[in-house]
Amino acid sequence: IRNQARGSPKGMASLPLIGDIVQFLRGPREFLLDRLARDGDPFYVSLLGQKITVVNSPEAIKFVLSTAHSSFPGGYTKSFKQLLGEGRFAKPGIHPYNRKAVLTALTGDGLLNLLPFINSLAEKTVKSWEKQPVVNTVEEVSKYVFKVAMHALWRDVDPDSEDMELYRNGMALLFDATRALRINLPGFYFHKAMKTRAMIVSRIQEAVSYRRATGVEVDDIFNALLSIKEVEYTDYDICCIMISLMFAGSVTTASSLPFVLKYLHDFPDVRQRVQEEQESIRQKMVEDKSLMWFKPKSSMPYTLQVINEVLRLESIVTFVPRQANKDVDFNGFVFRKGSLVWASTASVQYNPDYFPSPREFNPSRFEEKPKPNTFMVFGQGPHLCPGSELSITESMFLIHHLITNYSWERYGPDQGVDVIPVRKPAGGFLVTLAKRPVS
Ligand code: HEM
Repeated sequence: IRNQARGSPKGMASLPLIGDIVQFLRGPREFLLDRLARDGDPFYVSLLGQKITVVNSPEAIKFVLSTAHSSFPGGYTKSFKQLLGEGRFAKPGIHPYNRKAVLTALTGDGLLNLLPFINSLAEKTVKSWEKQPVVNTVEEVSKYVFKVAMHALWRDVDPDSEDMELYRNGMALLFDATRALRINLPGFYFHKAMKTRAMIVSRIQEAVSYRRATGVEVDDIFNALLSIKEVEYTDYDICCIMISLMFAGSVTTASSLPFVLKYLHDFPDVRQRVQEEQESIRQKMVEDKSLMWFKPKSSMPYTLQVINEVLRLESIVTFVPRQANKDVDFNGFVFRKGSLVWASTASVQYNPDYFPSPREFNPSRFEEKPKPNTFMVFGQGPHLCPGSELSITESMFLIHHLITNYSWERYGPDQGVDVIPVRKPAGGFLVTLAKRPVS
């Protein structure tokens, strides 16, 4: 009570060094939701000796990520930064330029330019599944999503090359190693990841040198970064930024899209409606290959509701980490300088005041627009995900080609969900495909 009176959040640091890590690793989302129910908002958690303030309301999250964002930079772990770009994408001063390069490529006309590639890759991808007796959707979707991201980022890498797989597996290893002991010595997993990182950096470095020396123009984000005149990027800056983009563009949708396929499998009535919607534009997709008519937010309204509901329910990015760079007052509550703050977006997406019966899968809830700042699966404020439209678009095109041509059945028992390092259907969500008669 004394803590509450002083405006401090509740929440006991359990064991001094280990803290809440064991419960956290069993499932970050459920852990945070349980603590919210137990301790109220905001609350503290203690992880490996670090005390973290977790905020859970739309107002507090908006304050941390948007209104007072300059007082809350960073917040990602040392391992995360060291492995995945050293925070150079979001570095103050250069962040707006980096962000503009990405937004130009991934929204508006930039996104339209990517559509023919995405469409044909989606078609080719699902066709290749037909030959497989059992499809590991998690693995296959990961390949698809990575190829799409690389087409936008670093177009020289041939989608069917060994290099593409090398980078994709490399990214998975780097992400996995963010939770390993940060010991860069032979024999440790972190060391293995750092060696992989060094290999990827040297490959990007070679490409930087080549592009700088030849002045070759490629219509990709890599080129857009090299063309920024206002900032003098070192080659190493570019390598770091490219790594963070290769990571951001792949891991997230590679997790959300297999879930969409799983929910469509588990809810036949929803699948039926998506199928009808996709059948209704089948002709248009075939006849108007320019795809200039496509708009991620309106061309497939029910499919969008399904994707949004999966993103809400799975809340792949459970929280967004930040760190206060000074004492910051929010309605009488003080975030102390240096303190770690997690904006728990999943708490809002599971709040029954904003999403009634939050644990139910109900895409139709998105017939109406969610209240402002309640649907934050892509974050909020100046770091709001610039890849959200690409993610939705690539999901839609894969769903289109799959659902208009095939039905799919789970192979073997439901294996539940993996929660670490990111939520995804466990066991790969294996399916068998059957060709559907053209209607
Ligand atoms: C389901 C898919 C995705 C989800 C849930 C997601 C989620 C997020 C979230 C929550 C953030 C905010 C992070 C923060 O504020 O610290 C973010 C940032 C970012 N995302 Fe995504 N993302 C997805 C897909 C993508 C894709 C496909 C790309 C690019 C190809 C991408 C690129 C980025 C980048 C570059 C940032 C950093 C933005 C900045 O700092 O200005 N994301 N994403």
